[in-house]
Formats: sequence, structure tokens, C-alpha cells
Amino acid sequence: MSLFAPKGEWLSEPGLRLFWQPHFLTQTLADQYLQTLQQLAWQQGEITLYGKTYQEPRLSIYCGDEGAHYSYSQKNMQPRPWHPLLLSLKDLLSQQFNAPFNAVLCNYYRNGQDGMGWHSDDEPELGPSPTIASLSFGATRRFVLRSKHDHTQKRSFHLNHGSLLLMAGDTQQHWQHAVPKTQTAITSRINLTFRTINPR
Ligand SMILES: O=C(O)CCC(=O)C(=O)O
Ligand SMILES: [Fe+2]
Repeated sequence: MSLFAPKGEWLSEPGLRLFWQPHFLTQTLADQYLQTLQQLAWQQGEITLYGKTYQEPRLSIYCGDEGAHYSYSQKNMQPRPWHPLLLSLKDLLSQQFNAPFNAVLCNYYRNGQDGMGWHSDDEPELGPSPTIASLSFGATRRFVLRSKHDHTQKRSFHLNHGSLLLMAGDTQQHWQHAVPKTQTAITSRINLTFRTINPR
């Protein structure tokens, strides 16, 4: 059985380079993977902004090769060892996109009140033009991009169960992205972002 349902497409314009494949995984595989992923040791992280500590509005877990330390929002994250499913997805995506992924940040959005605010994945250890592969499972959530130069310039995707969205090229330099909270009653969603962490 092929993992790959219909092909995806590259969306390229100056400063924005994306690859979108809504049915990257078959429904059966996506269902099976979601069940496994729900059993990971999810934790609610904290962020400190201007001396005040907040609980993140989502659960997360960071896995990767030994030494793939990642810091964001003043948090220094030590990778946990690879879960076998995450490792096999990492290998598959690395091969497919010719990118040496060595870590994955997993996020668990429990309901519409969980989300992720505007940011770019532009931490120094990702390098200037990171390739980031994002796989989604469970409830469909809106993923929005906006230009850093003109916030009215937006692109929006509905990241469905089994979909793949890849961000590449200069995207992180010129665009921010977010997963907005929603009042709509929705079930949980899991997102995996595979990344390449360069040694400091
Ligand atoms: O949940 C998503 O689709 C995006 C997650 C994200 O932007 C991140 O982990 O940096
Ligand atoms: Fe991000």
C-alpha cells in the first residue's frame, strides 16, 4: 500500500515557498498514527514573557537526536529520544524532501481554546532558510500565514487529518504563521513539525 495519496503542489512566490499535500497519508494510516500519538507523554509547557510565567495553551513534546537542543521563547529544550513512529516519519520526510531532519516538535491542541500565536520559526539554530515539515492529525484547524511586511497579506490553509504542509526557502524571514483559537466546538488535533537543528 502506498503511503502517498494524490500528489501535492509547490506554492512559490517571492519570499514564500510552501508545499501542500492535503492527503499525504491515507485515512487508515492517519487514524492509526493518531491513536499512537495520543499516547505520547504530553506536557504543558510554560513560557516566561517580561518576567511573567504563563502556561502554554497546548501540550507539547520535543523529540530528536541527542544534541539537537532547541531554544525558543527563552526555553532551552532538550530532546527526548525518538519514539519509533516519529523516527519512521522523520526518515520518510527526510528522504522525500532531501532534508536532514533531526528533531520534531509535537503539539497537542486539546480543543478550540488551544492554539499558537503569531511567530516565525526563525531561531538561530534553524539557520536562515529552514525546511520545516508539518503533519497534522485529528481535527482540522486553520493555519494562517501573514507577511511581516504587510499584515494584510495573508494565506490560509485548513490543515486536515493526514495533511502535510512544508515551509521552505525564505518563508520564515518574510512570513509569520499562527493557529488561531476558535469558538467552534472541535475535538483535539496533533501537529508534528520536523526540523533540522544545527549545532551551535
Ligand atoms: O500546529 C501547527 O500547525 C503549527 C505549529 C507551529 O507553528 C510550530 O510548532 O512552530
Ligand atoms: Fe511555527
